[in-house]
Formats: sequence, structure tokens, C-alpha cells
Amino acid sequence: MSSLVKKWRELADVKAELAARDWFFATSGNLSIKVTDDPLTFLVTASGKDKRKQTDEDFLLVDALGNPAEETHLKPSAETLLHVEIYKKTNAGCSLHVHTIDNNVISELYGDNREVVFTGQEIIKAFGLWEEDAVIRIPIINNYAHIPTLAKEFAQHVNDDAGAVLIRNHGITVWGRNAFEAKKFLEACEFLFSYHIKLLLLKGAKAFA
Ligand SMILES: CSCCC(=O)C(=O)COP(=O)(O)O
Ligand SMILES: [Zn+2]
Repeated sequence: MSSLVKKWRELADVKAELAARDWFFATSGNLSIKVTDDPLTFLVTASGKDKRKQTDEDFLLVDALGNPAEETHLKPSAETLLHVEIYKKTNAGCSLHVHTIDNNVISELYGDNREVVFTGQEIIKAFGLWEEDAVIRIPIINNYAHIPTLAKEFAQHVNDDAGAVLIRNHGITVWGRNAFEAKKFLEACEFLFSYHIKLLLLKGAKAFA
């Protein structure tokens, strides 16, 4: 099996799993996986599609600028430049972007602080932080409609081979050395967001009881 086909299948599997979680509302979300390092090429989701559906036209190969690397009628994700920044600046192998209600709520709640901070949760170990008092900080950036501006702002927070950035009232982009790690980070982030929102709601309800 060629490495392109292998990578396609790997990304298709992740896409199916995220779809099963219902994390692709209204055609939102985009995913990518690196195929070659030199020159940089990666598979990215085609723009505007319902990512819950599986088709032969789900992904296309793009180059280091995010342009199609082969003749195709497909358009790369409108947010491909964010994926480009990750592969340009790190050794990441996979990047996942989803819009969930929980990640949007958290991004708005803590947007003015420019980050959301979690501690005291067992699931933080999923980020490779094993200390009892480990802290995970997720930066929150503004949601610029102009994608090159968004990508530039996003790139300020792309320094490690694995990481996560929230885009205010838009979604989250998570990356990792491979698809397994990127998905693990994404699931851990969404766990923390959901837990935090539920806790705040219950504390609020308790205060009024
Ligand atoms: C209705 S979603 C708006 C665009 C977006 O934020 C997104 O994640 C999907 O865009 P794409 O071009 O990757 O389909
Ligand atoms: Zn998006």
C-alpha cells in the first residue's frame, strides 16, 4: 500500500470517529495529515463538504503553501493555512479542527483572558503531563474572517509538536505527532470543556437552591 493511501485511510478513520461524536455541525471542521516532509505535502479535507459523509473526494493533497499538489477540481479547506503553519513550524503529523458547542462556550467565557487554564483533572495526563498539580493552558485567539490574519495570529501559539488553540466563537485546532496523539489531545480538550461547563451550571444552580 502506498504511503498516500495509508495516510488517506488513517485520516478517513479519524474523520469517521469524530463524525460519530457529531463534531462536524453544518459542514464545519477540517482535518489534515502529513504525507511527505521534503517537499512538504499533506492531505486536507475538501472545503464545504459534509464531513460526516465518507466519499472518494473527502481529501486532496496540498503543498507547503496549501495549494493543490495535483490536478483536481476540489478546493482545499478554507482554513488550510492554519494547517500549513503547524507543519511549517513543528514536526506534527496530524491536525484536527472542530467546532463544538462546548469549545465555543469555553472560548467565549474565557476569551477576554486569552487562555483557559485547567488543573486537578486526571485526564490532563493525556497531554503527557503526569504531575499531580499539572496545569494545561489553552490559548484563545480572536476569530478573524481574513484567514491569512487568523493564520498569523494562530502561528504565535504553534511552538510544539503537539498543542491546541481555541478560536473565539469558532472552534478548536489541535495537532500532534500523529493522528493518534492529535485525537487524544482533542478528546481530552473536549472532556475538560464539557466537564467545566457542567460544573459551572451545577454550581450556579446550587447557589440559587
Ligand atoms: C460552516 S463552517 C465555516 C467554515 C469553517 O470554519 C470550517 O471549519 C469549515 O470550512 P472548510 O472550508 O474546511 O469546509
Ligand atoms: Zn472552522
